[in-house]
Amino acid sequence: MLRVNSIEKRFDKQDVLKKISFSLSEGEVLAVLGKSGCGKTTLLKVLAGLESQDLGEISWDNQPVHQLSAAEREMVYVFQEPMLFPHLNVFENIAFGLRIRKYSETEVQQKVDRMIMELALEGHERKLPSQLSGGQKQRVAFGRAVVFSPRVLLLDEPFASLDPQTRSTMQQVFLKVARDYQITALFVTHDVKEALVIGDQFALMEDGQFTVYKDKETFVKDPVTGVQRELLFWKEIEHKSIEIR
Ligand SMILES: Nc1ncnc2c1ncn2[C@@H]1O[C@H](COP(=O)(O)OP(=O)(O)OP(=O)(O)O)[C@@H](O)[C@H]1O
Repeated sequence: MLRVNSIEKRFDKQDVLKKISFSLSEGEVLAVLGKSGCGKTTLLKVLAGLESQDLGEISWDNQPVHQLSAAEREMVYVFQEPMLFPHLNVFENIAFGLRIRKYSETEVQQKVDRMIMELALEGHERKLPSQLSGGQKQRVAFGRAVVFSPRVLLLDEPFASLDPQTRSTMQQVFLKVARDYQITALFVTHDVKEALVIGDQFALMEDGQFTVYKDKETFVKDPVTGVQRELLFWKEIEHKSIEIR
């Protein structure tokens, strides 16, 4: 289990993370809804070990991890824009984390082949990133992060730059892989519908503060999240388009 206890972070005179606490069980996905500038990226970077907190503790299965380096923590940050090695093909990009961890060639083949199948990337194994579409690149970035079974995946609006249809396909791909690989993840998004589709647990981040909801219903009904308002808006649009037809 991931436990985050009273994390605080200040840049200059700005309190960006204000006593953030939550826990996340193995195999669960916590969807974090937050507007631009609320501190989402800073939180993910602190968890990944790419940025240090000023105060607070992070532990995994009751062992503190906040003093470990990013590599030792095994909490992997997936960027909004897929960051692939341009000179490596799809297979080798996905294999990268396995090779640096010295997995045998047989294991690399098995694990990468399975991941390529899960992500429906068969036939693209030998392509370079420059030869892929945006959605395919994001699949490769995602596969590379998941293939060596990190403790926690930290996803920073991973589908924000995709068109709506590709985004919706990627959400389904994520759900399937999350189930098959028992992924534990923090999934940050500013998209209400995406949060509802992706999450097992739900949180709202606002101005450096973090609220975890006890269930989906409470998250939807809290006027502060704006979820119900947005869902009503979409329902009205749907009715109007039916009337027009
Ligand atoms: N290295 C830094 N130095 C100074 N201020 C920073 C630094 N990184 C972030 N901030 C500030 O902290 C606040 C939160 O930034 P952060 O990138 O975490 O926001 P965010 O919620 O991820 O926003 P977005 O969705 O727009 O990326 C912002 O006001 C930003 O200016």
